[in-house]
Amino acid sequence: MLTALARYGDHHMTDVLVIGAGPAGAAAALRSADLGARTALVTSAAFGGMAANDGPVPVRALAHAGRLLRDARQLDQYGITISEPVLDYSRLLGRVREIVGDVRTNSSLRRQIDSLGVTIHERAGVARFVDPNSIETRSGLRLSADKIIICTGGVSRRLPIPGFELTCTHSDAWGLTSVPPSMLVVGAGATGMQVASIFNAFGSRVQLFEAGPRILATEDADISVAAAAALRQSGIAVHEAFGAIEAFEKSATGVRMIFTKDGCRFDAEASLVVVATGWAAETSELNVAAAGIELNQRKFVKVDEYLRTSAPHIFAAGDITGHLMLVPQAVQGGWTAATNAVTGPTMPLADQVSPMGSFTEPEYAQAGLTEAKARESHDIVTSIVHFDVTTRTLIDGRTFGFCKLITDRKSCKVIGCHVIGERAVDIAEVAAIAIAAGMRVDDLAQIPLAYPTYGGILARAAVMAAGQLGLGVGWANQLERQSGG
Ligand SMILES: Cc1cc2nc3c(=O)[nH]c(=O)nc-3n(C[C@H](O)[C@H](O)[C@H](O)COP(=O)(O)OP(=O)(O)OC[C@H]3O[C@@H](n4cnc5c(N)ncnc54)[C@H](O)[C@@H]3O)c2cc1C
Ligand SMILES: NC(=O)c1ccc[n+]([C@@H]2O[C@H](COP(=O)([O-])OP(=O)(O)OC[C@H]3O[C@@H](n4cnc5c(N)ncnc54)[C@H](O)[C@@H]3O)[C@@H](O)[C@H]2O)c1
Repeated sequence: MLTALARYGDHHMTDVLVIGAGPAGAAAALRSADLGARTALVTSAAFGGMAANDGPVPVRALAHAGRLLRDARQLDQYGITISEPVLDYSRLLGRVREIVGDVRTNSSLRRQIDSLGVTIHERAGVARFVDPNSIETRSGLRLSADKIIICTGGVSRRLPIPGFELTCTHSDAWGLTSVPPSMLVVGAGATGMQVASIFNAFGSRVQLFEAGPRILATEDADISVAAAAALRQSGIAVHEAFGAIEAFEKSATGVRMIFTKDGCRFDAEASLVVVATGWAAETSELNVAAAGIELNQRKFVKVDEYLRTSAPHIFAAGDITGHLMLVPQAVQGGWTAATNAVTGPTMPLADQVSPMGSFTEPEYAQAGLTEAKARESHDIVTSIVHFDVTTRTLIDGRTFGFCKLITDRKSCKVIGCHVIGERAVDIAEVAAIAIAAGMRVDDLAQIPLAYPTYGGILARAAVMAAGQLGLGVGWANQLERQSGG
């Protein structure tokens, strides 16, 4: 460290510099300071990153509004009469800002980071490497460190298509003054599905265009099929394998998308086009070449199992690495990278069950292997419980959906769970705990989960699987007869 201090003279020199204050960067700074390293955190925008300011927190606040509209329409079914709900989009955005502020104010991560004495340079402008140990931000701040951890996240992927500048991303939702009458959503992964579902609930006429053969391609195939059917049922026009986009152009009422399929030309038009065709690493501004950092084939920062880049003193974590792009994984990555940066590369990134899902309409979620993946390496049984026969869903009037449990025939362990419908994420998370614990399906079946609950649906799927495997589940057999859940 002394050598480095001498080398960098008067400008800010520290042990560890973390670039980017999203979940990965915040976790990295906290861990680094906790291990006793003098730590600085620099970020171009506000603390919390995309996660707190532009991604999960505000988008889920919009989704919650969509859910409230849906629930309001159900009131009549339960004998409650109100007039048709009307959305005031500007007021909703005010509420979203309030929520983002509340989440930020209550961030325990920020409090801990502050209490450990991390120097935070917030809204410092975009940082770029000027040499392997130094960065300079657009605001002119220059910082140097012995070790650097890159946590700069990603950006919505841009398509090299004429007229692309006429399109929007999910981030443009914050600048709208009203709900657009119509919308084309291009790309049906988690982001596209959220945008389509939310704005459909708000009253836009939505068309969803997916280049691949099915929407939600990383979900179990049965979930994709059920989700597409549900979206269509709710009024969204879903176009899978729609062809290739040729151009976007201005139209009288908004934007026209021109696309081709099988040699024929088609077009679709809406007041707004939202493109959600993937999340890419933003490395062009960082000038990674100046630090000797290589990118992988997908153009994300290349890291080894210790999250070390090709420059041994520089680590990376979160979306910038192209690993599973979710908040818990970003936090885990930041923590691991900082541990290795401070104590030496000894801790490989843990491979864990990663439950994931989305608060869309319908909600969907997964934990563990999809059926197709499981079949590649296991002899499996699948058990499916449909929501139109389970007690809690009947009570709540939410009878669309199913829970599919995948069990390894040899070990009788639960290895996958896929759910679509009300509280899908909550159900899959219980399954994730069972998978992480290496639990046998007959043991899962016999846990007396509360009745009538959504978690109980999982127990019922476990009873069914145990039956298929010829395993006794004692008292729990009654669950099958009692519409468990
Ligand atoms: C619409 C949407 C919804 C999502 N919903 C969920 C969800 O419900 N659950 C979930 O788990 N995940 C969700 N995700 C994914 C999740 O938000 C990301 O995986 C997570 O934010 C990644 O964290 P990160 O720290 O790597 O990057 P980010 O959160 O993107 O933070 C990166 C930070 O680096 C800063 N930065 C960038 N470049 C520079 C630079 N050159 N110099 C200085 N600072 C820089 C940025 O300003 C930002 O503060 C969602 C993503 C999207 C797009
Ligand atoms: N859990 C959540 O709620 C949530 C929400 C949003 C994003 N995320 C995470 O962020 C990451 C990025 O998600 P995403 O949805 O932005 O990207 P994605 O890569 O998951 O999905 C992009 C979709 O666009 C399609 N596509 C690609 N090129 C296309 C083209 N030219 N025309 C039409 N379709 C095209 C792809 O086939 C794919 O289905 C994911 O890892 C996801 O887990 C999570």
